[in-house]
Amino acid sequence: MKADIAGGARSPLDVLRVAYEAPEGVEGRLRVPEFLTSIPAIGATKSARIMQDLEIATSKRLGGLGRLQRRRLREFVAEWIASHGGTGDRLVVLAGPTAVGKGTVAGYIRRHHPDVRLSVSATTRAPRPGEVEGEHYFFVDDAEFDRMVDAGELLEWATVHNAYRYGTPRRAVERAIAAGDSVLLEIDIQGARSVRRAMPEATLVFLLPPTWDELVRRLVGRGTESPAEQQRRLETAKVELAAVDEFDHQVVNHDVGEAAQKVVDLMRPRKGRR
Ligand SMILES: Nc1ncnc2c1ncn2[C@@H]1O[C@H](COP(=O)(O)OP(=O)(O)OP(=O)(O)O)[C@@H](O)[C@H]1O
Ligand SMILES: Nc1nc2c(ncn2[C@@H]2O[C@H](COP(=O)(O)O)[C@@H](O)[C@H]2O)c(=O)[nH]1
Repeated sequence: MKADIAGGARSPLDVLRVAYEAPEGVEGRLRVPEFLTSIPAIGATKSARIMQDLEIATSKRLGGLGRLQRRRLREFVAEWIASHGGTGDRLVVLAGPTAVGKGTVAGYIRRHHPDVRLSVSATTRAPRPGEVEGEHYFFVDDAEFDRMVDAGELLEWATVHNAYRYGTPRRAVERAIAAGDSVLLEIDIQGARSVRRAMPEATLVFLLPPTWDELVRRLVGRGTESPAEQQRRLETAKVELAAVDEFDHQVVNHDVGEAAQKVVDLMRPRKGRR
């Protein structure tokens, strides 16, 4: 969870200034990783990478940094704020293994947080009963999907579960961000990696099951896959769970409402509406 240090009322640069002026004060005693992860869109993974780049040990406190380290950290933070323009917490990717509850959590957010825009993906799979064109997916055939890929209309796309292709329409995401809205992408792990490459400022959230057995129970209990397909997905899930450290934040899906709230908390409020 983000500490209310830099992401709250005070800017990260203010926190640094106070810490450097008063090394014995609250800010000065703050460890650098805690400070970095308090900045919206910087999670534990990004923080570790940044500290490595800045050559600062993880045990260091803000007040205990040497002169050069202070300057490097300050310059980094100033650049981060300038270059990310605050979009990182407005583009949030929710990914995780099969049946962990991504769709359920995203659906909860759709119903309870109308200020968050959910990206509507294109897919080559057929609609399931109750699914609405343009609301759950844009259902397209292979030729149309090929056209979208060739025309560069997709921010990312992937063949999911070795079956159908799914992709995120680029324009809707870019427009929403430009309009100051928060956008949530509920996509698979390959897609999350592609978004990271295309938009490194995006915030990546990994949804975890409470336990492996619970994941199996959810997949089997959902009853939408054959036993053979369930087995195949569980093999993939083992590999996917190992990707958790690539993500900025991890949210355990014990309870749908609580997990949804944690995801929404990572997103910047839409102008004046939350
Ligand atoms: N917190 C929860 N507690 C109990 N059951 C849950 C919870 N979240 C989701 N489920 C159930 O787990 C099953 C899988 O959820 P869901 O279909 O949302 O997963 P998913 O991650 O979108 O899966 P996939 O990637 O395979 O499409 C569903 O039956 C859903 O009702
Ligand atoms: N890489 C992408 N993955 C996506 C996208 N939209 C959905 N998905 C993922 O596909 C699976 C299966 O979804 P389902 O609705 O057929 O059950 C699930 O893991 C989604 O997260 C996308 O645009 N890109």
